[in-house]
Amino acid sequence: MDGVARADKAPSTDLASEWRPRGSAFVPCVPKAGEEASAAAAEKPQPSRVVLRKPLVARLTKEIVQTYQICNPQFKYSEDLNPKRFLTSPSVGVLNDGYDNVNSDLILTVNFVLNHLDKNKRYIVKDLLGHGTFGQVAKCWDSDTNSFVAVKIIKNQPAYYQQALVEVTILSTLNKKYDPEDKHHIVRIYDYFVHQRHLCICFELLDTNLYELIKMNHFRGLSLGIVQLFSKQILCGLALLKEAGVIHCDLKPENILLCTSTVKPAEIKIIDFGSACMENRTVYSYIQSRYYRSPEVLLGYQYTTAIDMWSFGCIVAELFLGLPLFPGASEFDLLKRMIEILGGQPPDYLLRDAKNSSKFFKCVGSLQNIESSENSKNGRSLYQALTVEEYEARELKKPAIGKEYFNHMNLEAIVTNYPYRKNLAKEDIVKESQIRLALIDFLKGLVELDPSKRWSPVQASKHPFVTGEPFTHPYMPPPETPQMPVVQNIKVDNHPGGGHWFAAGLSPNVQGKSRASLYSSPHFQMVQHQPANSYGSVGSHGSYNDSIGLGSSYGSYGESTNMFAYYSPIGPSGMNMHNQGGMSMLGNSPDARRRVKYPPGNGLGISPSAGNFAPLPLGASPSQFTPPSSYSQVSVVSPGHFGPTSPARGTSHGSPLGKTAAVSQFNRRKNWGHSGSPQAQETTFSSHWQSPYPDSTSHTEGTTQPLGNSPSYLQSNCIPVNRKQRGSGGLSANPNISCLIKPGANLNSQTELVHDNAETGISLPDPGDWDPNYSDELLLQEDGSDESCLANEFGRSINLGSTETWAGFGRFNHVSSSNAPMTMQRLNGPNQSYTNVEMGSLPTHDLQAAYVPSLSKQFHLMPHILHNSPSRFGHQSVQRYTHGRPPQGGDWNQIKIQAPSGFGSVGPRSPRSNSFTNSMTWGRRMDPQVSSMPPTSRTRKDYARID
Ligand SMILES: Nc1ncnc2c1ncn2[C@@H]1O[C@H](COP(=O)(O)OP(=O)(O)OP(=O)(O)O)[C@@H](O)[C@H]1O
Repeated sequence: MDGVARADKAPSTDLASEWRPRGSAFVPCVPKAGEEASAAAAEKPQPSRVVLRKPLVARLTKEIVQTYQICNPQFKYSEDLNPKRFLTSPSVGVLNDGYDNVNSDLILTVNFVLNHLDKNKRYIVKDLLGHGTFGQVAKCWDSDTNSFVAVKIIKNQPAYYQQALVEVTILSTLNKKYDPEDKHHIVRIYDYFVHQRHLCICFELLDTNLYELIKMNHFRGLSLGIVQLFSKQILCGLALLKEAGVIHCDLKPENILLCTSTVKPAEIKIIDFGSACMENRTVYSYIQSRYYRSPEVLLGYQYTTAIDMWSFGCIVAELFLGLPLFPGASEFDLLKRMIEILGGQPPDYLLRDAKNSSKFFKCVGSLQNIESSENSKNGRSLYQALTVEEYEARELKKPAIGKEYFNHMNLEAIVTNYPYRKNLAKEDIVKESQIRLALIDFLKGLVELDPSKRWSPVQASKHPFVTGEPFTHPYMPPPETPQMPVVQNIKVDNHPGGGHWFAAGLSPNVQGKSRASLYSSPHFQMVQHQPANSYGSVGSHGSYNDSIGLGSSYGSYGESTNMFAYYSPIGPSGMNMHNQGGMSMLGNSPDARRRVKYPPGNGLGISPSAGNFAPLPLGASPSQFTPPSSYSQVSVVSPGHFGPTSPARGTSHGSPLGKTAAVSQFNRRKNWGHSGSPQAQETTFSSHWQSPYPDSTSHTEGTTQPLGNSPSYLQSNCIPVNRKQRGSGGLSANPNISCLIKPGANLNSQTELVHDNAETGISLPDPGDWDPNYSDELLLQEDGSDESCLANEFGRSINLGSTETWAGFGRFNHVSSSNAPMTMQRLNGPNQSYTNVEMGSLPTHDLQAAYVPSLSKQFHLMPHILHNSPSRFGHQSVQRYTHGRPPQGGDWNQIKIQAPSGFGSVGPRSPRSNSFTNSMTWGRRMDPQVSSMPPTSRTRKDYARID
């Protein structure tokens, strides 16, 4: 040991003795002789010079300007010299002094600045988010709020401009008045202004839409947990719309967007209120995207918020199936699919009164029976759907029939047999099969062919599929207080000058917004008008006008101090009003069929819709649209699409411009080209109604004397449709989405959400095969040449008499709506107050807190979420797609689920038996849409509880 120790120690001693610092290395520098001159300088420590060179890539990219300046000290950076990156296509400026392309779209480039002059605000365009019928949606930087927003830049055409104002009006009212706390999954509107004759609407920035989400998931359905979560949120939005009396009219997966929040990845919002209208002022009959079009709209019957519930049902089914439930290639195909899949047909009362019934149905009862509805009382319909051959014989053209994507042709079988995801444990399959039964029952209440029996949002929101309660027996919705439309709907074909807007009961006076600059648009002109007790002249609409060829005229509408004029190339006012206060506004049509008397004294805000032209509290319950007093009389000349004298007879689709595509979005909404009906009759009745809401703003009673006519079985010709672009311009890289669709992704750190890996080699359906092809863009383009003819007629500054400031545009600056009927609002939502300045900032909710409870409550609905298993689908069921590939069903867990006895039978879904009365006329109903539940004749079984 000693030897070892010594041996260890010896070398170190040697080393220590060997190594010493060299004196020269650490010796202070002493100036030598002759260096004194620099001694003073040497006393100061010399800074060491370190040259840090940035990487070449940095010097050539983010520091390129400095690099240029090193090369050439004279170099000065100027943004103008940057090459432009165009976002709009085509990018050639041919209209509006070169600002607009041939489609009347503003030509956008990256860093293009949209100026809101009034507020001295700049929105810097950064990217294009999507585009649709109305224009482009750009992602913009709002430097005031340091946040991104989405700005919808409306095409520079009067009709688009004005219809977009409807969107502004409805949405701002929904936000401000009905959902100040942003709890109802409706997109927030922040601002709007005009830039280079384009109306720009600024929204909160959202993410990918649900169509894109399904597409990213390879058209496989989403997990039931997600379907349920989304359903709940959409219902929350729809409940708000119903409360406000607003019909969205274009609900589809593309118009439901994920929120950008990373905290709450599964929050969605409803967008695109550009087609929306008030329930009591339904204007267009050609609405909704085809796959999501309700039977009553398809058949040309009066419609209500129930049409959104139909669309919602289609969306829920599509979220689950990954493919549309009714991918009709034509309206005939659509109806055929509805009948097959749902195992029934629209009720006789609807078929009797709908104007397009004869296009799709033949009558198999005697005339007497039809009048007395005798057969239908016996449970057998008086109408039978046409076969393809019969349709062809009648319409002289073959109906387009699309592919069948499902092996089964009824709802129960489609849902029940939809492939389960691979590797699912048997007990999970059993669990999911039970949830599927709840889903089937849920869907049946939504895609109910009888609109009077279709569930309302509140009713649907209490369904076990949504609440997560165990599903034990078919759901019986609680009765709902009926809400009666107050005033008569006015039907309008197309109105390039704004008739649709007025007819929709909308005032341009968005509450509280200074609109002077907005109406500097050439699309408007105002003339001064003496205040009167009652006034209003709605004119110059082809639909109402019998005087084709009489030249142009101006229509007008008024407020208490101003009269707004718009130009119509058609002729004198076709719809006019008498003011019993002494001002005659009678038009010159020989075909006045309706006369509504306005009582003297309080006729403010008279509109053709027996509503008002006065600034309307849009989005309010119908009661708010009560005419100031009970009676109104309007002379409606040639009620548009029904009347034999409608100019629509000679032109395509009623366009007052005599063109098919006077304004494209209206063609989308309305495609009739039928001749007038000699059967249009005047029907007058009174209805007594009561708002179900207790608050003072919406609770009003009144008696209305509505207008109505009942066109019988008018033929309708669809505009040939062109392909419509779906979704946004590109896929988002938002991590939220991957969370939704990637295996293993978690929601709220505890639930795995969706799906399996894409299986390679599977033949997927070409989305083009089943795109809802109604549309628009091409039709509008046809009208490009006309766009300026109206615009030129309008003058500049219009004072709309706005008095308030736009204080309410913020998201949370109002007290919560006290009468919201929904109980499923998010929990723990913060009550924030935003000022105008804050409007642009993005929502910052306590998202986790809001979601966890709702999710945890429904865990039994999400077996695969709970069990953290990869997905419902190991493979896509190739057999559903007919692309020549053999079925690969062998990979799937196919189990047969036995429904509880009586569950799947096609029978009355609900004991509610209320239907419209026989005397009901088009656009009007006498009875409430939903009544309390009378006793059912059907014995209900007590189904065993499913755990
Ligand atoms: N707030 C938003 N945030 C992010 N993207 C948006 C937003 N609003 C719209 N978009 C994108 O722009 C697309 C078109 O928007 P929108 O549906 O409002 O336009 P539109 O012209 O009314 O379309 P449509 O032809 O369906 O009527 C949407 O599908 C969506 O992808």
